[in-house]
Amino acid sequence: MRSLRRAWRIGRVLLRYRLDDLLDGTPAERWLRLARPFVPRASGAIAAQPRGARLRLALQELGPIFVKFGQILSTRRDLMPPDVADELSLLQDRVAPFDGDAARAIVEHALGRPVAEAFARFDTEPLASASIAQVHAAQLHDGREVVVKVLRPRIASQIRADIALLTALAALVERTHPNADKIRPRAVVAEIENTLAAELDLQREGANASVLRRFWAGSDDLYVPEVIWSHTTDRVLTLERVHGIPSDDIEALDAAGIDRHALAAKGVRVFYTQVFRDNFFHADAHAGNIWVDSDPARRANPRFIALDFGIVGQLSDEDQYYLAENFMAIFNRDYRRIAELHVQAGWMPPHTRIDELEAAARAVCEPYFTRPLSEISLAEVLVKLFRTAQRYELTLQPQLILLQKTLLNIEGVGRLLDPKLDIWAVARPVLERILVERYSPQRLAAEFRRRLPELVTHAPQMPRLLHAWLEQQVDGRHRTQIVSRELAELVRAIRETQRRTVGAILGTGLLVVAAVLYGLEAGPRLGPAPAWSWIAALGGGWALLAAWPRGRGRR
Ligand SMILES: Nc1ncnc2c1ncn2[C@@H]1O[C@H](COP(=O)(O)OP(=O)(O)OP(=O)(O)O)[C@@H](O)[C@H]1O
Repeated sequence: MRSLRRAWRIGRVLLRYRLDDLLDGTPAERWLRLARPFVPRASGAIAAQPRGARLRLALQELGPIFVKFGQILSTRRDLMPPDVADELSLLQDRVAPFDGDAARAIVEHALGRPVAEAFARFDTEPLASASIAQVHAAQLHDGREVVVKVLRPRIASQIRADIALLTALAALVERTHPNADKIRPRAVVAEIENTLAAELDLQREGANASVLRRFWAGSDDLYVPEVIWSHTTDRVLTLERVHGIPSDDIEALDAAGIDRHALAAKGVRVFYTQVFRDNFFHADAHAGNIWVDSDPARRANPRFIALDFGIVGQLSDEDQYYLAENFMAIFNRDYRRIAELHVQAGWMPPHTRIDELEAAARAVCEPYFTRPLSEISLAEVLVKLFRTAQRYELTLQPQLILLQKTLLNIEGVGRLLDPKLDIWAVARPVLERILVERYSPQRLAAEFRRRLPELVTHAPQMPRLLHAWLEQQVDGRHRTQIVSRELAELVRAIRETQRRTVGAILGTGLLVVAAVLYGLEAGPRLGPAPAWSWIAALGGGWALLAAWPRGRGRR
């Protein structure tokens, strides 16, 4: 009953914002037309807005989970038309805070001790409040300032209910929408469910922060706050409190005298290092989650601070390698290589025609190169390339989509900080250096050394394993010989059966022909048989004799 009410509410909101237009031309249109008289329509001002803006407003009205849904959709530029994706990316995840006392109760329950025992101070008024969690400032008993991220009450069950509805809606769209195979609505909802599930587990977010912090320990480029594990569970995350300026607050950055030019180039470097050195990248890198350290001592050599570690990306070894090579091929405008790499990486089916894909890649990329390199967005080229490849059945792994989205964000932040930022000039040497280091003999030797203990552990078992393997091979060949003998027998038996069947049919047929000829020629008087009748009868007799079982066939 509750989900019916919720479905009705969603339907009403969608109709009110005239989003039923999006379903015009599909079978759903008929049903929506029936429901229209019962729903007040949007004001003229809203109706005049473009479809993307109407969708954004409707999602905002539907609440936090739909806002999250819209934000995730905005990153799927491979699925969304650009106008809709641009609008959805404006969705703000700021929602009314929940009661601070409720937050205290959740913290007490999660940590298993009173708030006063766990913290010297806990601010009931939240610092920030988003759709899934809200953040409170606090102080530990040792004097350290921290922030405590607390999951919203009942958020998990709300998400479950809304996801169930979205799944039902996706199934409907999949059945009715003409472009369902391209949009793959159910796969999109499944991806959203995964992302939300990851964000619902704060212990996991804490673990992500810890790993990232380890990779960037002592760095002048990126700082990651420390996780206070003694005050962290799956519903409560306690982090060292940091102070900084959001990277899109240009006025504040200028007022603090920060060298934006140096900062912008650092952003691009940090991204490539995360992806290709560490294979562990912060994948929710919008300006609100990337701050700039406001410490005055760091003005000339500013560094970023990362926040919000709910979503991180990792590529498989193969994807990482092929992606790096793909970037290099884009830098070199080597379209043949781009096409080959897409197929070798397994992103495209092996039967793809390389020359066709090469021509398509050239058609997509060449127009970009008429502009100065400093104006070109590498992320955009990548999006266009993947889109083109999708026409040839590209199956993009979610991790690659995440990467593409992160690159878009990073370039966006970089260009905001320094509109003249030449992304290619910064990115190319960084990537080259990382690749040289990654595949250098020293690195390969180090990798071998790392695996040495594993090899040494297994070494004593090697002779026995080798012996067992050889034995299996010999036994296998022996068994193969037996099997081949049996197969030969079977083939002989089939041939024999065929011979007898053909003989029997032919023999009987010829005897019938002989009898008919004899009947026709000799007539009712039954005189001597005509020559043709004799020939047919003899042939029939021979065929029957040939079909007679002989030798082993008689058994
Ligand atoms: N370590 C920290 N130190 C200081 N402030 C913090 C810290 N962590 C988070 N905050 C504040 O809390 C806000 C929300 O934090 P966070 O982004 O982790 O939460 P969220 O629920 O995932 O929000 P969103 O979905 O908007 O990204 C941040 O924008 C920042 O203002």
